[in-house]
Order: sequence, then C-alpha cells, then structure tokens
Amino acid sequence: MTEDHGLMSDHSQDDAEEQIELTLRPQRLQDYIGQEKIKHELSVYIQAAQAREEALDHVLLYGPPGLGKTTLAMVIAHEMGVNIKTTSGPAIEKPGDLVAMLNELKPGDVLFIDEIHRLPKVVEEMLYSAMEDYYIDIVVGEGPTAHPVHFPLPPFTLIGATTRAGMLSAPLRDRFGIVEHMNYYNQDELKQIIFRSAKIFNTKIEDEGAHELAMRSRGTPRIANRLLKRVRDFAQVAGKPSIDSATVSKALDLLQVDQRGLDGIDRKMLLTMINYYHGGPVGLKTIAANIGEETNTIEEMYEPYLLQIGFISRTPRGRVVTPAAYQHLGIIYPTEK
Ligand SMILES: Nc1ncnc2c1ncn2[C@@H]1O[C@H](COP(=O)(O)OP(=O)(O)OP(=O)(O)O)[C@@H](O)[C@H]1O
Ligand SMILES: [Mg+2]
Repeated sequence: MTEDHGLMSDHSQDDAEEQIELTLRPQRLQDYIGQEKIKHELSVYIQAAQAREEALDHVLLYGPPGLGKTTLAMVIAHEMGVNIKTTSGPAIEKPGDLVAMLNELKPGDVLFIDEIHRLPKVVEEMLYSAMEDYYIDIVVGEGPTAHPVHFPLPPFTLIGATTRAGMLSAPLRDRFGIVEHMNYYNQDELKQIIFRSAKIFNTKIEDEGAHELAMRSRGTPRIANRLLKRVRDFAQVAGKPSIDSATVSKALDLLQVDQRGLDGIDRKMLLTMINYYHGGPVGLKTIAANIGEETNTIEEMYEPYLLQIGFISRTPRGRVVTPAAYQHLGIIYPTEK
C-alpha cells in the first residue's frame, strides 16, 4: 500500500505553516511522546490486527483540543501500513459526502473523522452499519424510481476524535471497540516535545528555557509548539544564540500567558467568579454570559485545564474557585463565604 496519508485532502494544507505542522508531527508510535498507556494498548492492538491480517478495530480518541488526536490517528495508520483519509464532522453535510469518502477506502484503510460529535444525524446513522458490518444501504433515485442499493464496503478502521465522549450518542460510541482518553501532558513530556520541535525548527533552547515554556503550555503540545515559535522570534530579535528562561518569561509575559499557562480568558473567568460571585458556586451559563464566551468553549477548552490543575472544582450547584487559584491570583481567600 502507498504512503499517501490523505493529507492533501485538507484545503489549507499548502501554506508554509501547515508544512511545518506536518514535519512537527511524529510518524511512529515510538516518536510520539507521552500518553504511555494509550501507546502501549494501541501497539498491542495494532500487532494483533496485523498478525490476523485484519483491519484495526474502530478507535475513538477523546480529550481537550491540541493534545495530539489528529497526530495519533496518523501514527496509527502509519503503523498499520495503510492509507488515511481525513475529514471532520461538520464537513460531511449529507450522506452522499460520506459515501464518497467510504468509496475511496481500500481494505484496512483508516477513515479519520475529527469532531465526530458534529456529524449530522442522517450521516451518523449510516455509519452504524458501515462500522458494524461494513455495508451501507443508500436510496438511489427519487420518487417512484427510488430504490434501495446495498453497498458493501471493505473492512476499514474508523478513527473518531472528539473533545468529549459524552457528546456522542450511545449507539455511535458503542461501535468503537477501542476508546482512549487523551490526558494533559506532564512537564517532562512537554519538555521533550519542545526539544524535539526546537530541533525541527533549527533553534537552540536551553534546559531552563524549555522548562519554563513547558510550565506555561497548559499541558498541551499544540500550545507548547505555538509558544515556542513566538519565543523563538523574541530570542532571534534580541540576538540570543539560544532561548533561555529569561527570554521565555519576557516573551510570555508580553503574550499574557502566566506562569501556570493561564491566558486572559482563564483569568477573566476566575476573576469574574471571585469578584461577582464570591468564588462560586456559579453556573456555567452565568459564567459564559459574564465573560462573553460560549458555554461549549468554556467546557471544552478552559474548564478542563482549570479543573486539572485544581483551580476550580465542580459541585452540584456550579463551579467553585479553589484556594489554590486565589493564591495564584494573589487574592486573599475569604474566610467566611
Ligand atoms: N505526543 C506528541 N509528541 C510530539 N508532538 C506532538 C504530540 N502530540 C501532539 N504533538 C504536536 O502538537 C500539535 C497538535 O497536535 P494535533 O493537531 O494532533 O492535536 P489534536 O489533539 O488533534 O488537536 P485538536 O483536538 O484541536 O484537533 C502538532 O504540531 C503535533 O505535532
Ligand atoms: Mg486535530
């Protein structure tokens, strides 16, 4: 089978930024940093499927944005030695779009659907039989000439990515044999990712610089890589031969990314809860309305990290700001609430 990973099917892939993104992406499981439990499990399933000469079971990857779901899907295809076609839930508007994608699959190929929770219902329902028994039934023609056509598919692997598994309907979720929860990366893993990316960028970064950057990257490789690019610019303009921790601090202070990786919106959210609601409990909708963000954005992008580092907690009555967050923000925790 060829090495076409279907990358060219994405519209914006030809600009330089995207090219760098491609080189940044590890190709093999062994180059994929962190997520040890997931990698271990996948390597077993991949070896077993290969030995049986079968397609890998369908895989659902869920977790906050930027943790490497797309990258992992490509790694899986690469390890299986098959092609990957990539698309996303919102891009598949009608059943015909899905049929066109499925039609291109060869035995064992991977179909990657990002944001799979955003598939239209009719398309999702077609996936049920495609995933379970490798066929789809479509209706061809209209009115009196309309007739059903049974359309067999080659055995294939669907890899779905979503920010929250709870957003998938039960019938869809149940059809994934392998379900993996992606976790935030620890400092050490982020440092490794930063060193790896720096090497690809042909940039030198000192150990302390990488450490500082890792601390401010929200446990997220995509953020680490993005901040690395910006910090590199600052170091270059300042004429530094390598990125040191002072340069990282200075650049990220300017970018308003603080020492725990919180950005303006995180701080606005915490401060709103503290200043207007005595630190909570506050309902999600109230927070969203106050800071002018969608509830979804808060739930998928901001809240998981704040929960992870213990800056907020969830109670049945709403979100609560923790003493650790007060301390981080330099605000005295009210003794009486
Ligand atoms: N484990 C990893 N090791 C090395 N680099 C990684 C790893 N995970 C992600 N990256 C890098 O981080 C960036 C973001 O990864 P990717 O696009 O796969 O994230 P994602 O989880 O699919 O994000 P989203 O959920 O927003 O689509 C890429 O540049 C990728 O190379
Ligand atoms: Mg992605």
